[in-house]
Amino acid sequence: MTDHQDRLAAARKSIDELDQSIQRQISDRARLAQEIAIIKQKSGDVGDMYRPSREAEVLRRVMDRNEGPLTGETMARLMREIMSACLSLESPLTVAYLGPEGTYTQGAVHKHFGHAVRSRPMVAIDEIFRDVEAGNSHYGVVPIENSSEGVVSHTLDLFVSSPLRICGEVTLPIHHHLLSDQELPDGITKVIAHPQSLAQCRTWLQTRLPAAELETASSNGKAARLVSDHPGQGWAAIAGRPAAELYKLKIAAANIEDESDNTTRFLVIGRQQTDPTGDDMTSFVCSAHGGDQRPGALFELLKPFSDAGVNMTRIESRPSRRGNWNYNFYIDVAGHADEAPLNKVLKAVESRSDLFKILGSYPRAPLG
Ligand SMILES: O=C(O)C(=O)C[C@]1(C(=O)O)C=C[C@@H](O)C=C1
Repeated sequence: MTDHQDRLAAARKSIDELDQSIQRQISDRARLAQEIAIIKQKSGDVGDMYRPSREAEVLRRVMDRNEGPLTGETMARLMREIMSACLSLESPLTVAYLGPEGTYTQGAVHKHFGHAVRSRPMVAIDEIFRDVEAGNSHYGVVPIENSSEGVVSHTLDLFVSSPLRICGEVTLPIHHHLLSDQELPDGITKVIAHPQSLAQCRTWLQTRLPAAELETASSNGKAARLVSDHPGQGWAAIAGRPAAELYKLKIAAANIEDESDNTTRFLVIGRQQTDPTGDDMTSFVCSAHGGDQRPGALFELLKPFSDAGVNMTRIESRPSRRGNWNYNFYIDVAGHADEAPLNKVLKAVESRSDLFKILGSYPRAPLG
């Protein structure tokens, strides 16, 4: 054997030994998760084996102590899958998302929960709410805002009347590809996609395919399925890589989004109230006493935040449907609603509001 072959064989032997030890330790970890499940059952704590706050803490710790050469994010993703597999031993989770398979929302499900969950595709966002409310799925994942297109207002409206709470957030960098049965974009006559995706690729489409007909679909997964069902017609869909693999389409043009840091934020909805983790967000909806046309009404409503120095990261207004020119404000703030100073600030806002509802306190997305 040459020196090169000796060194290769020795390094592989060391890897084999490490793999064996990693595998043994993962099995030990899984046994501990089973033990935790029994402890939860014995204490009558069976409602939810899934603990978003504990998972966020575990993932943050993995990233904090990471010393390379793998990135903290990569390490956390590996741990994400290990935890997902451990949880599936405790109680397999079912998560509803905006289908069909291959949508970005399914990508968000896997990023947040790992691949050991059962994901249930729904045809519309309100069906996701209904599926979780009816108890068919434990959790749901819904898109809430995109960095270039803004808020998904339909999702916001559904929160007002739903008993569900927000128990997590997921951010997903969105890369749009032009998927077709042909290798190149030349000669594409029709592009099908969700309206938000068409909007996010507007400049690319105008420049590269100015003559193509643009058709909307209820999801990018559905658009990809349509294109796959009609080969040889010069049709293309805008969707992500998983949809290309699932529907056996070619990437005729990659990364066609106008903004390269295009990101979508999704919310995890369920019945669970999550514990504080030290890095949390709270979302709530409110409306000003006596309507918001009163001069200074919005300022008065939000003054307790600036008085307490609490950071507001988002405010959206939506027609309240309680008469013309009356608005609900959807607000995200840093902190947990059970902890100071936010608990006091929220009480002060509630006393100034006609409508006030906390939609949930949840760990800030642990994975970037
Ligand atoms: O700590 C728990 O409560 C567990 O059930 C264990 C565990 C894990 O694998 O670390 C599994 C699932 C929960 O969502 C959180 C953590």
